[in-house]
Amino acid sequence: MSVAVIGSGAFGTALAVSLAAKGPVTLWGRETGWAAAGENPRLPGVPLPASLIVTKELKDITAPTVLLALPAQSLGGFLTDHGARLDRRNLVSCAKGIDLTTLTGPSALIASACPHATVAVLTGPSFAADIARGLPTALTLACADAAAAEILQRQLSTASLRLYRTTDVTGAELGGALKNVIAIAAGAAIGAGYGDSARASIVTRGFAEMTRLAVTLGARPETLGGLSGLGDLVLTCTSEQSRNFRYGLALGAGSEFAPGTTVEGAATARAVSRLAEGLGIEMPISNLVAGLAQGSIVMEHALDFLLKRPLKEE
Ligand SMILES: NC(=O)C1=CN([C@@H]2O[C@H](COP(=O)(O)OP(=O)(O)OC[C@H]3O[C@@H](n4cnc5c(N)ncnc54)[C@H](O)[C@@H]3O)[C@@H](O)[C@H]2O)C=CC1
Ligand SMILES: O=C(CO)COP(=O)(O)O
Repeated sequence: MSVAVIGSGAFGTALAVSLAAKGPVTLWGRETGWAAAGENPRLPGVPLPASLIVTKELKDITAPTVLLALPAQSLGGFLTDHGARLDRRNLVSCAKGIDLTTLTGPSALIASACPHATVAVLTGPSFAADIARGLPTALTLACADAAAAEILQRQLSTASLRLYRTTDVTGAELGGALKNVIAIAAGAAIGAGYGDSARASIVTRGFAEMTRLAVTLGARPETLGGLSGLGDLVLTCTSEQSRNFRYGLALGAGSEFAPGTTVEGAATARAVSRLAEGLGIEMPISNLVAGLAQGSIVMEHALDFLLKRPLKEE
């Protein structure tokens, strides 16, 4: 069974390169001029294999399994325009965020635009550059249909990419979205010079609030403790390869951050704040990140925002 990837950014290209080792892969992007050079500038140093076809024509996307690797805030618009063309296939969401318009994850956007598709989520700790270079990586493949999950697990695993499967789509998807928000907070703590102990508190209390929201929305708590939650949280809060962490570093240090960089946690923090307010759930770190990202809270007041909260049981 052949595979296609929609979205020729760093992650879509990395997945396409990795899967092309097993057979032909078609990669769709809205700009493909770079392909003639044999390398995507978003993934420098990674040659495109011969079994990878790059196209900007959606009619070329005929594979029964399609990975959607667009940023979460772009996915809804893309599906409104093109969802009908993708229906009745296996559609695997690779985006890590919560849509600000609908306050839902990418899998719900896909299910709504493509009602006859089998919807799955591919998530977990993985930098695009690592996957593309064939470094060993373990991810979670989530699909509510257990039989389809097994088929997709086999289809999308490679010699270096080991997929675990689960039927908990909500838990897997929310873990990947929420960890980006906490990674911004962890980066801000380091950028402001608060130190590694402060970062460890943010990771731990951040994991608690991730779990609180996800379980309220129907996730299984053990999913949050797996690759898609804790695994990705640890990676993203400790590595400067992470754009969310680097954005946090810049916020904390009061320095410039490259405009146009995909930082999913900024919009997702705002979505989380709105969701949590509606559900009556406390999400202090996510609220702080939403405030910092919007400029309604300044870094000088960020510590007070967390430390002056009433003392409570852990
Ligand atoms: N880069 C990484 O290491 C990883 C990224 N992800 C997730 O993958 C998703 C995509 O991230 P990246 O590929 O890294 O971002 P990127 O910034 O490298 O690329 C985004 C791509 O999406 C395209 N795009 C944006 N809006 C579009 C639209 N409306 N229609 C068509 N194309 C559009 C851009 O042209 C660009 O090619 C994000 O949700 C991210 O969290 C997940 C795991 C690892
Ligand atoms: O999701 C990722 C790693 O698993 C990539 O993180 P960033 O989007 O912060 O770069």
